[in-house]
This record gives sequence, structure tokens and C-alpha cells, in this order.
Amino acid sequence: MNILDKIVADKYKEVELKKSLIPVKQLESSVLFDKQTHSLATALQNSDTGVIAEHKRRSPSKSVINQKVSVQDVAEGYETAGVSGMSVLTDGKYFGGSLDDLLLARSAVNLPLLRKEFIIDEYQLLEAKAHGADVILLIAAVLEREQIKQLSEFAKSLSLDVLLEVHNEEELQKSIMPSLDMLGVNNRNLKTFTVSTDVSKTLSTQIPDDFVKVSESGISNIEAIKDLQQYGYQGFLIGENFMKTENPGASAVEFIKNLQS
Ligand SMILES: O=P(O)(O)OC[C@@H](O)[C@@H](O)c1c[nH]c2ccccc12
Repeated sequence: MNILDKIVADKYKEVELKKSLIPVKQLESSVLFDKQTHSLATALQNSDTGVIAEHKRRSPSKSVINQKVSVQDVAEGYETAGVSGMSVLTDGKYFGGSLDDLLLARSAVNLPLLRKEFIIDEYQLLEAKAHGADVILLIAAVLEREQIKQLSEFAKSLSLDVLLEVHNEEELQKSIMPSLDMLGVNNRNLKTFTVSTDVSKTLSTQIPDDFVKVSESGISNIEAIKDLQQYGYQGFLIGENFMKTENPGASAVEFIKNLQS
């Protein structure tokens, strides 16, 4: 079993357990459930930088990245930097995140917030909504086309933006459908952890123009972004490059300043 299979197998168990502990009614009664959502796709289209900055404490590929900073401080720093959106890892076992992190980020900023999670069930979309998310991620590598359709349509009915993540042509071809807002190309292979922005470049011509293109992972300098912009990318998901520093927010401020100049 590769790491992705392991994460997803655990996720199915986790979701079953949570369903038995926290009923849907309780999620729906959250004060955040009816909050108006902010569209990340729109924010990216209106930005000339398009950075989506991530909060990630650790990962299976890197182990510890940063266990010291507070998620609110990071969120505020990212907002000050002028990012288009923030991604918050909510997986606990492999990434050290939680839905509380999402809630805390929500309490700190008005940015579009992405729940970064291995989504396999509609229940997780209700959780995302109840904890203040505006956007959800769907990973083509772990979902059948029918699941992508069902989950993305349910997300749209909740006014959540949908970012669909692919890593190769086959995943891209099986996933294209009108209920997606953004197509993300993950430069990191989630099974082997190899990273290259060439993956984004190669797949760029096959992404229909109706989707906002996002390049994810392994972006650590502004040259990479300027290069990817030539291939039509409008969103750039960056985690480690900010999180590995003592002050991720300040690092984002510096990065975006350089990107604009
Ligand atoms: O830290 P990086 O290399 O900048 O990558 C951020 C983000 O793209 C990465 O965390 C990610 C992309 N897709 C995912 C799916 C699940 C977990 C994590 C991810």
C-alpha cells in the first residue's frame, strides 16, 4: 500500500466514526453554516499575483515543518501579505492539522479559506461549511468520476468553490465537468513525493479555459511563478516555502512584494 492509499483508508474509518459522534444536524446548526462564502476562483481572477498560502505543520514527505507558530498569527500574516486565499490542512494523523485550525483561521481573517483535506464523503463538506471554509479540495487520484461529480455538485449546492486536483493526464480527462471552479495541478506525486513544476507545464494545454488554473506544491521562488504564468496559471499554492520559516506571514509579505516588483 502506498502512503496515499493508507491515508485514504484511514480517512474512511475516521469519517465513519465522526458521523456516529457528531450528527449532521449539529453541523448544520453552526453559526458559520449560513455565512456568505468568498470565492477563491474570483479572487484569483482579480489578482495579479494569485498566491494561495498554506498552513501545514508537518507532512508525510517532510515530517516536521513548523510546530511553533499559531494558526491565527499565520493567517493574519498571510492576509497582510495580500494573498488571494489561505489553505488550511485539517488532516490530523499525517499533517498535524484539525478542523479547529480552520475555525481559528476563520476567526482571524476574511480571506477565502480552503479546507485542505482528503475528501471522500459529503459529510466532510458539511464539516467544512460548519467550520468556516469557502473552498474544498477534491483529489482525482482517490476518487472515481461519479464521486467527483456527486461531491462537487453537493459543494456547489452549499456555495463552496471546488478545486479539483490532478497529477496526470488520465486524472485530468476523467475529471473535467462543469461543477468544478478551479483545476489544480499538483507538482508533487502523492505516491512517490517526486516534485517538479514541469508537471504543471505539461498539463496546462489540456485544461479547458473555463477553469482557473492553479499550480500546487514545490514552488519556492518568484521565477517559478513568472514561468508558470506564461502557461496560463493564475493560482499558486505554496506551503513549505512559508511554513518552514519562523514567521510564515512575514515570509509571505516579502515574497509577494518581490513578485509585484
Ligand atoms: O508545501 P508545498 O510543497 O508548497 O505544497 C503545498 C500544497 O500544494 C501541498 O500541501 C498539497 C497539495 N495537494 C495536497 C493534497 C493533500 C495534502 C497536501 C497537499
